[in-house]
Amino acid sequence: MKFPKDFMIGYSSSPFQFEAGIPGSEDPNSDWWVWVHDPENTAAGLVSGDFPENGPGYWNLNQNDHDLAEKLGVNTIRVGVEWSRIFPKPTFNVKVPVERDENGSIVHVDVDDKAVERLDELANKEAVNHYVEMYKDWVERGRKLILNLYHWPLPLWLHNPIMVRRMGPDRAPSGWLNEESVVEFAKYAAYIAWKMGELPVMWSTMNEPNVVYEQGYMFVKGGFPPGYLSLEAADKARRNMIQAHARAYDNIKRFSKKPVGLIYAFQWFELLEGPAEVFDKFKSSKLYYFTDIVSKGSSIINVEYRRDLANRLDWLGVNYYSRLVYKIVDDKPIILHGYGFLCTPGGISPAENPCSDFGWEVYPEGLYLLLKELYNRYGVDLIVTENGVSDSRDALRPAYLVSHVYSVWKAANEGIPVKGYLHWSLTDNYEWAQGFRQKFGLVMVDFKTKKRYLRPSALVFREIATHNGIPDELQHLTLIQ
Ligand SMILES: OC[C@@H]1[C@@H](O)[C@H](O)[C@@H](O)c2[nH]c(CCc3ccccc3)c[n+]21
Repeated sequence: MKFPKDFMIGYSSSPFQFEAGIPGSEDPNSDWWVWVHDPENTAAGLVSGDFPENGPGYWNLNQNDHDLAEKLGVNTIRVGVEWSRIFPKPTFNVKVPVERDENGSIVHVDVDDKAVERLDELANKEAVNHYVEMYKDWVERGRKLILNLYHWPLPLWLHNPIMVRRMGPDRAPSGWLNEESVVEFAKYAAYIAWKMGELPVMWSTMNEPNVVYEQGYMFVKGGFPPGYLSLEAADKARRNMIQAHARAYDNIKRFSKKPVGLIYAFQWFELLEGPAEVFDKFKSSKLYYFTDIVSKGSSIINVEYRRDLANRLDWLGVNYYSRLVYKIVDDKPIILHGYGFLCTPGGISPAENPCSDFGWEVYPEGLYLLLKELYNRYGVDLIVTENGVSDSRDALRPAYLVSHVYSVWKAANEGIPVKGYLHWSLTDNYEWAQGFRQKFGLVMVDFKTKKRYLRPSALVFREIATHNGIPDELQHLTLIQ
């Protein structure tokens, strides 16, 4: 089983989870930083009490990890830039023309050469130069880099989650709840494209915007900032993030010719029993809402076409881990516990599939079905930008890896334009509110010594990467019959 010649194979990472670890690499100027250090959050069990400054230390050890990645046959990495490192101070004073439509939506933000020059005066040049150095190190090895601009943390001057929780969003910097974030994000995006445009082969504006507004304002037990339960707030954040993506897309295009996409958290939505048409409507409103709007300009909920939001999806990053299983009762979707993300840590699902340390069911078939459905719906190039398993004993990961790579191969082999598979992740890292307890690395990290140790599945990964597919002698590992 071979992938096409220039198939991208590698891993994804994010600034907040991987960079800090060696003294001097800390970035205390973000909402996530204050959130995980907040004693009340730790006392309430919302966050783990682990700190990112004890992380893998990619900021300083990036060349070692790039060496390791090369050894494992990696040809592509998806990485990020931390907004709060680039602009630790507010950028509000750099004024740019903003156009609104009759409903007050921001339909145009015009960040021109003069504006990026002024932003350059505000930027933290040490951070900018360090990012250029880190990523040049990878690119100069003749390998590919996909650059994502936003992977959850916001600068503190834009979002102070402790103040939001204490005083409410109207009396605190409220991040995505405030539409100024749309303009500031477009300025940040334009600046990075202008400054680092030669590094990536492709851009992504955001990683999983849906997780930011769902975990921040709806499933607040997950320990995401600001932990402020409000459906109205979730809706507002979603609306602003959709506009922020589109305005960033427009402004990246002014400074770079490379494709601009979005990396999104998908699950395979499976119907166990009930009317399919009810389920399809539910799926469209729940899973495809954001991507429908930024590709087709409308969705099942916002039926009126938005020209300023449509056709802003050159490629789609698919983050896939597991499924969600439903049945429809009296026209209402009921989610079934035990399956998918609602499995028990280290348990077995009702379908007899193993579940990870995080309690996520291993369900590789879902990745194939999802890739097929996404291509039929959007018709754009797809890259699996995240897929992995929390598995400290590396007991599930070899079969998990081969089975999901098999699903990607099966889709590609049927003509679906899946251009790459990026594993989550190369090394163990800081898992947000969970801290260091979830182990997603092909490579284990001793967080005291920062030493890296290959888990057996790193060698399985190397066989797949160097073979550019699944070698015959590994096919026995696929869980899919
Ligand atoms: O949980 C593993 C990874 C995170 O470390 C990444 O930062 C994030 O992009 C990411 N997304 C998902 C799937 C969606 C999800 C997010 C948070 C919690 C549960 C599920 C899994 N992961």
